[in-house]
Amino acid sequence: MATATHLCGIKTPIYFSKSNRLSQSLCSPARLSFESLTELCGAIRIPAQSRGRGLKVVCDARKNDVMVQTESKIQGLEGSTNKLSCVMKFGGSSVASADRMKEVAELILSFPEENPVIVLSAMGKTTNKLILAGEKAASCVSDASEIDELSFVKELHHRAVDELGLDRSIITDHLENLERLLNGISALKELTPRSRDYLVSFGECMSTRIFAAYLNEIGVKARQYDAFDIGFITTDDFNNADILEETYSAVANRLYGDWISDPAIPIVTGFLGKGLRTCAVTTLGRGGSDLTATTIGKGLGLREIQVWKDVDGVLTCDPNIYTGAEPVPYLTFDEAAELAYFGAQVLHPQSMRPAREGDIPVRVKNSYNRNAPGTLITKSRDMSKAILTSIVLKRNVTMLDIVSTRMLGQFGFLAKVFSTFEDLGISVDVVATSEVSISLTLDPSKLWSRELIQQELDNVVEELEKIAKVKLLQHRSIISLIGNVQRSSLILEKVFQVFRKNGVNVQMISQGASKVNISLIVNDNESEKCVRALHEAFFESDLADLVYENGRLPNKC
Ligand SMILES: Nc1ncnc2c1ncn2[C@@H]1O[C@H](COP(=O)(O)OP(=O)(O)O)[C@@H](O)[C@H]1O
Ligand SMILES: N[C@@H](CC(=O)OP(=O)(O)O)C(=O)O
Repeated sequence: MATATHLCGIKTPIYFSKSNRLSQSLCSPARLSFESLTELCGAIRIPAQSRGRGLKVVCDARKNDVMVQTESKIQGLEGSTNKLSCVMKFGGSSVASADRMKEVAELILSFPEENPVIVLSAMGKTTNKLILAGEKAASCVSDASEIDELSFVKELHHRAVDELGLDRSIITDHLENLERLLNGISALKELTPRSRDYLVSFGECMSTRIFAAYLNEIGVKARQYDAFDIGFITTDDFNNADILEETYSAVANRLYGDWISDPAIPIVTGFLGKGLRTCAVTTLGRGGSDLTATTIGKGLGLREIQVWKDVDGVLTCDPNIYTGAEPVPYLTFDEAAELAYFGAQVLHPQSMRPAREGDIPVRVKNSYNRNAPGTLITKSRDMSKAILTSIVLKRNVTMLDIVSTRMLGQFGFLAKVFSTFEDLGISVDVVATSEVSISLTLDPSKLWSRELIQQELDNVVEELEKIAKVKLLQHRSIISLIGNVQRSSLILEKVFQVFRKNGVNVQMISQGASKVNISLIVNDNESEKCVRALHEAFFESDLADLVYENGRLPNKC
């Protein structure tokens, strides 16, 4: 036993089969012959009935422990019927470097009982760098090789490949095509939404190739997939495409088909799809890999969807605004969706939809602190004692006060206002109405470019001024209180106490029909102060005892 533990070093499975020879190293999962096993690890007691069959040995140096499983337990990887069990999505922060990729590989292998589908985002800040590179190419740069962001992306990926001991050829074609694309953009001096999607897709295409190659290198069979090649069919809304229904069965057929004929851990690009009509690469909106993960979870009917981030789960507020933010142990799909929609960067706004439809639990975990329990998101939870779950801030929001100048009646007036937004393709976030007036906030999050927002605003005002007086109020923030709206009196009583104490006036208030959200509009320059004060009042005072009555999540993954 000591021999095997010593040889393996970390908790990681080693696969044995009758015929394979001893592989290069025992520091990682390896396939060994039965003879080699007995020779090397003489101290391991191998069950007599296992002799001559495939064996899997899991060694845990920290526990000085070895576990032997026979072939029937490892059918999934040894060519038979074990089902894919869960999806594990790792965001850019989790795979930002070679070291991080090694840790993620170790993390995946520390769940030897799982047969996961892995979804990866681009390494670190690659997506931002690629967008900047595209914008530079479309402006003044004449030769892509002069673009710093391209050099950064090349350097980052080459370093990762070198440090993981892989061959640079696995990403050579992609880096060459990327440079060619940037030169094309530079020649045209135009970066369209379609070319931007193709441009950023290089990030996920490279991170997944590197990670799959690394797993194969350490003896864990993995297979890389580009989502746009395996059935992720989307609308043709470049930069913010929606997944279409046919995706679920197409992806399930492809991943299960391959798994059954030749089992290997699937490593899938997050964020990407293929437009139904154009057949061009599309993206699912910033942070869209979460949606890739939940789509796979629903399509394959998996047991659980895990999204691994750099925080201990969904927190009581954005930790960049208040460092005292605490993990939220349980959420419902509705709460999580509302929280994401109203600006919590931690989850993609559409990502809860497939999970809710498939009723598949989503666990938000920290890849830097894997023992933290994280947040478990399910269809329902005990709300009887819940008050407030999380505070979300959406900054730089535009608010419109629209007062009817014609006697259209409330129905006609509202219909006209909303048809204007529909015609212009603009989403509305928060709404409050009276007989002849309406106040609402516009949702800028779908747009990647600031100029477009101004142009669209001008169009909105021009259209609405045909039927109403319009006041455009910019630099506002929406503070969304996600919680139990059944207890809104208690929540609002506290909110107004806090606001009065801080001299802040609420400019609009709306209680969402979802029953989990109250939204308040304040000036941008007062909003962070409000979030901190509200956090203190709800989570760090006597009320906190009530807020936390639901208890903590047990430390279990
Ligand atoms: N309520 C919140 N809970 C947790 N994280 C939040 C919240 N609001 C904002 N964040 C930010 O979201 C980040 C995680 O989301 P994201 O960067 O998309 O993760 P990843 O790239 O790993 O998928 C955190 O680092 C944190 O700064
Ligand atoms: N790389 C894409 C998609 C994504 O989901 O990233 P992350 O998981 O790092 O938020 C983005 O930056 O938007």
